[in-house]
Amino acid sequence: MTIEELLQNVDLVIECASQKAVRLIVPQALEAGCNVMVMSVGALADEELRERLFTLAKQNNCKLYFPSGAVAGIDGINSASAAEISSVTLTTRKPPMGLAGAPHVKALGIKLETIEKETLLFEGPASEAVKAFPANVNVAATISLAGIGFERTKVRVIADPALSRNVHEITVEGEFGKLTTRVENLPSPENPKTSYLAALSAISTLKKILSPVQIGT
Ligand SMILES: NC(=O)C1=CN([C@@H]2O[C@H](COP(=O)(O)OP(=O)(O)OC[C@H]3O[C@@H](n4cnc5c(N)ncnc54)[C@H](O)[C@@H]3O)[C@@H](O)[C@H]2O)C=CC1
Ligand SMILES: O=C([O-])CC(=O)C(=O)O
Repeated sequence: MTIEELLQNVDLVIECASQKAVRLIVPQALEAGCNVMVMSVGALADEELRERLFTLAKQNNCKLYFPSGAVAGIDGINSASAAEISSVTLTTRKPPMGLAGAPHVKALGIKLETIEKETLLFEGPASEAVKAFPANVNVAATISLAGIGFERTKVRVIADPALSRNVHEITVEGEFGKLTTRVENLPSPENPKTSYLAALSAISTLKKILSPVQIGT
């Protein structure tokens, strides 16, 4: 089938390809009346695209789903955002080769294979982090959407050769108090850049969509 034909025959489109694919497919899917689950959430750092997708979803009465992906704590951030949140920080640690191919690594000529100790590669707002590491910190975009946006959400990316897991730590402070989560993710069997939990979160979101019982925010 062509994409156009496909979109006439499905209820839900699951994007699990790339940020580029989000721009290409998601507007078209929403215009065709499909609900859409987005995994390459980093694409939504682009304000114009974000507004367009949210407007299209509303106009076409569709749902846009952003699973928690490779992190824990989106439920808490959702709840916290019903009141004032003062700060959100994500610290991502990965084995150096899990960051291979990232535009930031290429632009700075960072030699990942020679990193011998924990090294801070990036510190800045989520808006820049998702462009610098499009295949590594989509979670920063999900956190931004749930919390205080792409400019106020701070991100640190650390390469650590002592690690065999992808580690994401989130700290949130606000009127509710303080929240800290830390996940030590095993990489996906087929792709070390991606944590297994991210794939599981897509499955869990599918189950949540279908279930009459909704648990967690
Ligand atoms: N939200 C989150 O927490 C997480 C998001 N991700 C993101 O989810 C996406 C999928 O992750 P993986 O399965 O590990 O990636 P992957 O690289 O293993 O697989 C992506 C597949 O999509 C295909 N693809 C890419 N662009 C395409 C296009 N325009 N049209 C058709 N096919 C296309 C590729 O050829 C590849 O087969 C990635 O963008 C990744 O960065 C990954 C982990 C966590
Ligand atoms: O899977 C992970 O650990 C996180 C990831 O790649 C992403 O957010 O893009």
